[in-house]
Amino acid sequence: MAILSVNAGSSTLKFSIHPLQDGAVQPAVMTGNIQGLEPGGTPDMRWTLDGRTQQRTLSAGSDAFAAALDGLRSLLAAEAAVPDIEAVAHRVVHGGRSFRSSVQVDDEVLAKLERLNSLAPLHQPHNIDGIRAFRAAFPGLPQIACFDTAFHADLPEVASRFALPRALHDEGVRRYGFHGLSYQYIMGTLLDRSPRARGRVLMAHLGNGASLCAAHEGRSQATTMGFSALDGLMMGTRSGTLDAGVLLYLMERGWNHDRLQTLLYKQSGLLGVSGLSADMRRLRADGSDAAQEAIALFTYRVVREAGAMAACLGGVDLIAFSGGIGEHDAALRADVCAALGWMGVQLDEARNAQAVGDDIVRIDAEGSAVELWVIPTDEGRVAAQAAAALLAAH
Ligand SMILES: Nc1ncnc2c1ncn2[C@@H]1O[C@H](COP(=O)(O)OP(=O)(O)O)[C@@H](O)[C@H]1O
Ligand SMILES: CC(=O)OP(=O)(O)O
Ligand SMILES: [Mg+2]
Repeated sequence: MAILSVNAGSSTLKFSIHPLQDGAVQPAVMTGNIQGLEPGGTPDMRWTLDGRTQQRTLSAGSDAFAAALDGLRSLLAAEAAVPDIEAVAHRVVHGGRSFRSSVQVDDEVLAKLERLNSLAPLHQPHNIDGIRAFRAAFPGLPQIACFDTAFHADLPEVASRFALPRALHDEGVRRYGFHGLSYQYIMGTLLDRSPRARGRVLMAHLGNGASLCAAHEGRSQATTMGFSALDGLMMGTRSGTLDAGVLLYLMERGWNHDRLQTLLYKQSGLLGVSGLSADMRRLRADGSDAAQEAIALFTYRVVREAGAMAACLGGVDLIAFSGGIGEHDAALRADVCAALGWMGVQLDEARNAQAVGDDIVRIDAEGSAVELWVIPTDEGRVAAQAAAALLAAH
């Protein structure tokens, strides 16, 4: 038996299949993604099984998502190496106040999740569409929602409160934090490898969305994302932390909600500053001043927030880099580590250059006061683990 993990985004659906052995979730036997799910798009499915990557273009019809699910269903049926699926684990970005841990989805749960759509407009509606579609396509299989917010559910009160009137906090306007499936994976991986992982740990998830998490004794103590996935670091297309006065200024000039939402979620970050691309690889390859400026700002914001996280922890014993940029971009890691030299960080340049996202690599130089790791994250595996634990408990 196995668990199918799903991460449904705006235009892509990532999936992985994790066998269960004596109740324990194993690394994925198959990983894949389907791109081109935006309205009018042509779904394109790529998957890797037994080290071999294959591709299939799916006939779109009117509903790209339905076509994608059909494609996935026939793929699972056709591939003899794929074990039977027992449940589907969905990454859901926002659990709000209602969900502090994973939950089996029914109509009532779906309704509660839908009410959180506006808190994560780039993610939540697609996560929910994904659950609905899988419920219809795989009737009878338990669908389990696994939350990005769950890892931060026990954030200290002071770290979760905004300096706003109490009534708003009580209504749920507070810091939730995200990328929790990734942080849980990174934390678990570190705890298996380093005694320091129990200490003061700074984790950096730097992908399209980016955030930092400060943990102590394996638990989240502070994180840069907040009420929504807009706060904190600069991202591919999101601004990160922004003086709220800018919003008041734009509203005074007539900007409405939808225009502001598009600005903050889709037109800012690396894309907005470079005027070129949200993709770090493209910016690295491009020599223009604007691209350099975007990368410099991204780096600066990581360094600045890392300082804040270090202060919250009272020092740092270990730093872990993850996410597409954190795993692959050795230059970014080198620049961040150089700027954090004041806290005793010393990078081993050669080992840093060797870390390109395929393996767990330790990259600190001998004598560094801080351990440095690159950990390729696996959100799908954590979701599968959460789903397996929930099934076992029932
Ligand atoms: N070799 C690389 N060098 C620099 N950046 C990279 C490299 N590979 C991937 N990235 C960057 O990682 C980012 C995507 O991160 P990822 O975690 O895969 O995204 P998502 O949040 O969609 O899962 C993009 O900015 C991409 O350019
Ligand atoms: C929460 C979030 O930003 O997720 P992603 O990195 O997948 O965009
Ligand atoms: Mg991501």
